[in-house]
Amino acid sequence: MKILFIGVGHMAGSLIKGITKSTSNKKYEIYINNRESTVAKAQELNVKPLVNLEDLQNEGIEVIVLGVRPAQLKEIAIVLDQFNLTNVTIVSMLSGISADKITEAFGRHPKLKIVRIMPNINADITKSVTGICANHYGEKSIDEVFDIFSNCGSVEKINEDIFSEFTISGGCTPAYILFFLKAFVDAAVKSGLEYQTALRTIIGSFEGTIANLKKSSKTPEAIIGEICVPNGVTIEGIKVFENSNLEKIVFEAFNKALKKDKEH
Ligand SMILES: NC(=O)C1=CN([C@@H]2O[C@H](COP(=O)(O)OP(=O)(O)OC[C@H]3O[C@@H](n4cnc5c(N)ncnc54)[C@H](O)[C@@H]3O)[C@@H](O)[C@H]2O)C=CC1
Ligand SMILES: O=C(O)[C@@H]1CCC=N1
Repeated sequence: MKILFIGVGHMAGSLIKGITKSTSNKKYEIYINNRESTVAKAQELNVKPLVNLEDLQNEGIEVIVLGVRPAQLKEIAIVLDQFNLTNVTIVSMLSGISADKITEAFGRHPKLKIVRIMPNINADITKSVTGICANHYGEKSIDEVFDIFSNCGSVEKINEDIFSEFTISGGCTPAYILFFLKAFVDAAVKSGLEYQTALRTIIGSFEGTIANLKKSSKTPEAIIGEICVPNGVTIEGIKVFENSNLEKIVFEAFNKALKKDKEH
């Protein structure tokens, strides 16, 4: 299957690395087109450059993955709309852009097959959690697109009406988790720990805790209770989180991002 990625920045680059890492059977032939440095990026990722989009038909591209930012959808759609896309599936990773809006941008293709995905930046190490949904015409293609992105981690079929909620939970949380992790590293360094020691220790703590939670049947609250020894030290920090209403802050952050996604 021939797949063309248009717009190869952080996210598409991560997905391509995940796919090429996992599919040793060469099931997919991957092409890329980027606004700049298409050939150099293709070499770096070990895929094929498609410098002129006019060649997409001659090359027999079956799936086009849009990896540009949402603001660039219109300029890409105008270019692609010139070609016959009847047998092509358009896959969009653009946050906040509904399948209907994508169809609208491609004015000449009212029956465009559209599959939306929402991956995260961990795709290159095959640890993305990717949401997927399709419009009516894209329903027949959803399973093949599901298979492509299964090479980057787990994939979940999600109704489009809750795609924004999935976006914040799966797409944005890596940044929020790292923000939290960094705050701990900064606190440890300010208290006197050497930076590399602090980073290694806190990453190790995150890794171990997540692995423990995944294999255990206990809830996060139950494990917190086991760590907080009565009259011990951990509870003092928990009290600060509770008194500062950390849960409310997280809720607000989630909903602010959600609102922005729904506003597109
Ligand atoms: N960064 C992330 O963690 C995630 C991003 N996404 C989505 O992925 C998309 C891309 O995000 P990033 O990779 O972070 O952005 P980015 O800015 O790193 O990459 C965008 C790429 O598109 C290229 N580009 C722009 N206009 C173009 C055009 N007309 N033709 C060809 N290439 C063009 C740019 O040169 C750049 O390499 C966004 O729509 C975003 O919503 C989705 C999930 C997670
Ligand atoms: O910040 C963004 O808009 C993208 C979507 C999900 C993660 N990054």
